[in-house]
Amino acid sequence: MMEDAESGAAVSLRGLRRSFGDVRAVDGVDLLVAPGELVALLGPNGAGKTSTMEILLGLSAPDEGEARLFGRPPRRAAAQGLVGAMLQSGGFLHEMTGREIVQIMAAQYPRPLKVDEALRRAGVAKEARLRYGGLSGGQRQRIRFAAALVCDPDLLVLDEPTVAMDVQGRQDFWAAMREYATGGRTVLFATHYLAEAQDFADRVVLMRHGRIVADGSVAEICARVEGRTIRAVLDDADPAWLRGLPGVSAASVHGERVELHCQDSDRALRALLQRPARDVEVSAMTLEDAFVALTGDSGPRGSAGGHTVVTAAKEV
Ligand SMILES: Nc1ncnc2c1ncn2[C@@H]1O[C@H](COP(=O)(O)OP(=O)(O)OP(=O)(O)O)[C@@H](O)[C@H]1O
Repeated sequence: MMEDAESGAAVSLRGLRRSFGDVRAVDGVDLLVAPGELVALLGPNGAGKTSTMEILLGLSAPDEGEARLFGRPPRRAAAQGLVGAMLQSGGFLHEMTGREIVQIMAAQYPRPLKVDEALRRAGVAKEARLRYGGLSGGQRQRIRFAAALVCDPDLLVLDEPTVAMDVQGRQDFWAAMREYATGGRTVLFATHYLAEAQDFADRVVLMRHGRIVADGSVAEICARVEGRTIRAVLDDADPAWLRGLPGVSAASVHGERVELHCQDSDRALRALLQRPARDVEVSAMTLEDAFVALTGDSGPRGSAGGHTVVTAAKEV
């Protein structure tokens, strides 16, 4: 059964380990991604996302374990134009135009897209006439996206693809990704923007300390974290009093705004309302709440929800 799933997988990682000195960057990662899946790889800084992606692309060798893309060694899959990648490391010559860069990439593959088509899909047709070195960070990212797309790959691997893009740039990028993904192509992307994972991915893989700690849909990941969140406005909020309320597992106070993580929100709410609380809101766990609880991290900047919660990390 496992073998069948593996032979048909777009990505198959088995028992991957990779250390740098004392640091276990990747510590036993097993992952199967089926063709057509849109997978977000999440985790705090240093969780091992980039190291995992570098191994799966054949850019670095694991100490143990094996990576396969469409049943092939990663480098063979890349040479056949089956996989396009956009990584954080590596750059292009600043003197070349964006168009020249994409042309050079196209020449390396058996069945490339037309260069103009790749530039159009990446939303960078006009700027591609300019020197790469003169482009803004967001425009460079789009040239890199066109370079990843030009081999017309079945799998895209993207490490923080929208970093440095403005709001419009991000929206255009994800629209282009939707166009790419129609027709059953596969995308694996790492991001610190949880809203991007929530909006685009049908599966979320959460990493911490080189290991996968949760894997499922956004709804499934959120359901892993029990309880609800109560938000309210309260004068003279006392964190110690709030933490001691029945049903409350963690509390944070920002000025007069309080946020309570609750195992039993009904009991917590009755206790909270002994005081004149206003603007009370009870909500299910968000992806950010789950991220915090499952990784023990205070959450990335700019992520969905715009708030962080103080809570105990939960080992899984
Ligand atoms: N070439 C290297 N030499 C030494 N240590 C490394 C190297 N590459 C990664 N590491 C270490 O391995 C761990 C995992 O790093 P990695 O870049 O894979 O994490 P990440 O989840 O991608 O983090 P970020 O979100 O910050 O990009 C970190 O502790 C990092 O410092």
